[in-house]
Amino acid sequence: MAKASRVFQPTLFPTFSTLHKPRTLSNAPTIIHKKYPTIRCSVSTSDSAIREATSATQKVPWGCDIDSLENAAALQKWLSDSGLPPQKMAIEKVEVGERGLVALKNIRKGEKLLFVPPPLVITADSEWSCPEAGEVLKQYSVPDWPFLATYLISEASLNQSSRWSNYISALPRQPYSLLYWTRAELDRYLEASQIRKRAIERITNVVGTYNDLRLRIFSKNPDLFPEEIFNIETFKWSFGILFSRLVRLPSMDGRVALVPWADMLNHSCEVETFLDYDKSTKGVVFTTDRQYQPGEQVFISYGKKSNGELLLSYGFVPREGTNPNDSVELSLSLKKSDKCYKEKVEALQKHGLSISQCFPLRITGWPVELMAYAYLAVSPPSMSRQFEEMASAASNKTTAKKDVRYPEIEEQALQFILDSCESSISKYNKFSQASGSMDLDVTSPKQLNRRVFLKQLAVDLCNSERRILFRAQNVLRRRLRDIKSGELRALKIFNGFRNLFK
Ligand SMILES: C[S@@+](CC[C@H](N)C(=O)[O-])C[C@H]1O[C@@H](n2cnc3c(N)ncnc32)[C@H](O)[C@@H]1O
Repeated sequence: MAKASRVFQPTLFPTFSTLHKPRTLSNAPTIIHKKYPTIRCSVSTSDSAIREATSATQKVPWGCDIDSLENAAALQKWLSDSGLPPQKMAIEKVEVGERGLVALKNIRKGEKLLFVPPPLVITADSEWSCPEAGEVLKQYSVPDWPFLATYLISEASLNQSSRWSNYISALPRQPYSLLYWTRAELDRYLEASQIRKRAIERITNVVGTYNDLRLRIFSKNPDLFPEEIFNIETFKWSFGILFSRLVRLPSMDGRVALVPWADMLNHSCEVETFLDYDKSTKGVVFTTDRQYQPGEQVFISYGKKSNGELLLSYGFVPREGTNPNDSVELSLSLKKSDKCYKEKVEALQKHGLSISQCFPLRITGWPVELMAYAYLAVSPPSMSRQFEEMASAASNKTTAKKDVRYPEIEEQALQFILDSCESSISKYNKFSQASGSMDLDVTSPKQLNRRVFLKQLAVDLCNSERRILFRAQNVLRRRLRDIKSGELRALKIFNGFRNLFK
């Protein structure tokens, strides 16, 4: 399977505000008013939506507990009755990921598994149980992500009348995702990590998308999209499901899809196999990159993601040191006191960068863009003619000359990165110390479980991100020592020559 066939890799969905207007309103389909069954769910207004999205933890009235096997068994039966061929795996309780697919027989390395046929795959082309609702969304050219989020809610609310009811019943009622962390929890537990900012942006994006849909479409078609059903709580759920289960299928023209059964596979950082559509067998498959014995859990890869990104979309953090793709975002900023502050800001802005910029540090090193940004940040006024070149190299433009070097300011640039690293490490250290005494204000056992769980995730993320920063700190200190000792040696040689000539 091609490496590009990375799955479970939700890129941020396009903001709905850039959507086209309805093609022509006169083309509007005749709406046959079809009432949804009444369900109890919170009703949100736009003003309070963002507050609700980051404070309420209400559950939707469909789906199941995250570890329910009963619903999973019903799903398995429905899938095989609906055309899923006999499987070499079954859904079971597992140690990693609550429920997962476990080998029933010996599975060879290089074997194709799953074969989920297209009629059992949910895409933007799937039929709606309420076709009028789908027609309205198509008229407004709603992009795939909000389209599928709305589809999922629409089908879920129809209970048994939806052909996906067995699938939806086996989905978690509250997926593990940072979408379900309150603002206070994000601030408290992820204070040191840049993932906190990414989570806030994502929540804001989900709320913005929901508000756009509500203003432009739902409020104009209240019979098709009643607010008791299509509200911020249900959207938080459906986006949580999409973030943790949607796959991109390269061999299906890169379409995004929910693939029942395949989405019971958990992620392992040690595995490099991805889901894709197999044209020869006409099904969604993956090819194993190792053998499995009966009883062993079978894994796939959700993509080359850092621990922070896995927490953001899937709500888990792999064990420390097990993720070769782990990275931490290091934030670098121009100093306001810089004599050339204005010129540098202009150069950065010209290349789409800002005064404060994040770069990924890996255990194996950092990108050349980070070094270019550091050169710019420390360069003196006498180098103003190079600002442009530095800013261009710091940008992610592929055309830019990347590996720029300015030996005369290398030491200052490395020191600048080291200072940023150390300031970041001290934030993690502060969190690490504070986390020991956190949660003493818990008032109920349920709250205790949640808090202990979130705190554990945060501590795991903190440890893995700090580990990368420590490694960078060591490398930077060594390089600086080498530069200094090189300078000292050069000075000694120079003095030696001077004494000789004296
Ligand atoms: C695509 S679903 C996999 C099936 C899921 N375990 C279930 O029972 O519905 C993705 C979710 O599985 C869990 N998961 C997957 N891989 C995991 C791992 N390596 N460690 C912990 N949880 C994992 C997370 O809750 C994630 O959001």
